[in-house]
Amino acid sequence: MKRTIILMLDSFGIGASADAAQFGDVGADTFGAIARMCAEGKANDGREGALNLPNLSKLGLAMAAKESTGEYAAGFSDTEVVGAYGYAAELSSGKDTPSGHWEMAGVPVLFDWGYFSDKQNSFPRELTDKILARAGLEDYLGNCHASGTAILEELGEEHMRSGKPIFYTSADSVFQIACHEESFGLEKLYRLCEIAREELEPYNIGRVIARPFVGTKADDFARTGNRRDYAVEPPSKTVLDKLKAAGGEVVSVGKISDIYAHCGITKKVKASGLDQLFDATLEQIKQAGDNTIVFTNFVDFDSHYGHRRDVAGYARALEYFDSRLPELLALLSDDDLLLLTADHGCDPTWPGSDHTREHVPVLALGAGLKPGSLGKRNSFADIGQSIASYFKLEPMEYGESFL
Ligand SMILES: O=P(O)(O)O[C@H]1O[C@H](CO)[C@@H](O)[C@H]1O
Ligand SMILES: [Mn+2]
Ligand SMILES: [Mn+2]
Repeated sequence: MKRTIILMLDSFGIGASADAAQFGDVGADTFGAIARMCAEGKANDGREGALNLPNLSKLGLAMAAKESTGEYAAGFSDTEVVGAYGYAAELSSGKDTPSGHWEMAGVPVLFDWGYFSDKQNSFPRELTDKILARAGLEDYLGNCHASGTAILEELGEEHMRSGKPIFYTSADSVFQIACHEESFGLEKLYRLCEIAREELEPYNIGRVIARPFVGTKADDFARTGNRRDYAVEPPSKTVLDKLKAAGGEVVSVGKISDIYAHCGITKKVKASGLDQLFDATLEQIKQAGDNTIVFTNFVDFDSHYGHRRDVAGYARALEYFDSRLPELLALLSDDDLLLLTADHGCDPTWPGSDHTREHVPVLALGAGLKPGSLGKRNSFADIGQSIASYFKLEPMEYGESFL
């Protein structure tokens, strides 16, 4: 039986890539920085001491990170591994979520996305006028680069009083809309996002993101699991499309389906929070038959901890994830292929709140792979190419298989 399980640890980079200077990210290292802060006793909120990831280490994480940066992350050393491990550089022009995911599935983004690069007054009047007119709204708040939680503290109450949606962006190619789930309404927010998606067509923006939240005042607003991403479609067929076309199953757990604009997906499983995402992944593996990909995005690493620059939170989440890996490994047979990777970095010690341009881990187990190094992979697309080869699909245009 052939099944591929992809665990996408959103934002879990393992060291700045050679082109990091173009992004202002020389020296960024999501895993390394977390390990260092833990080893220094500076990440003891809800956990203690050195970063403890025995199961990820067994899959080759510590070794992959050492190959990426030239040194072991603090608290990690030579480990006996059971899997094949390596690190991959990104070919795509951006360090955003769709680029990382699509490239991993064999389709790097070689064109430039559009960006709203002005930190204030970020959006053209012409654009927002059209969106507001179609939605029957008079005005909006925001119009700037912002951290999604900071902007709720600043403008959430005014939004609730006035009914004006909050529009904001970041260094990514995104147009984000935050609205209160009850006072504004979830369906109304989704409809507003659909309108924005259409009006943004000429701007070449990768994603519109609905950011619903709940709460009553600045200090208790919380974003909910009803986030929705409206991505444009990948520029060509990914390995997911190819497996689907060949009659296979592609199961999306969490926001995977949104990120691929629902292309190449045969089943969508909704879940939010690390624990539920992990539970849902286990459940889908149990149900998965031959010729199936089970693909989960663990978004909390990125949205709850990386962007929030919460080192202890990120460490806690990694340790939790690691502690549950044995349950997942117990469900796999030797023929299955397990892949664990990331889509970009988001070093929680880095200035600002944006992603960081980094190598990502490529940890692979099963399908006849021998334990040991896969070395440097020149594109995340090596994963997609390996999946194509595993399922005996037509080769992808990019990437080199490590199978
Ligand atoms: O600060 P929040 O709202 O989490 O937004 C972050 O999440 C977006 C999608 O990954 C990024 O573009 C960044 O802006
Ligand atoms: Mn991401
Ligand atoms: Mn992000």
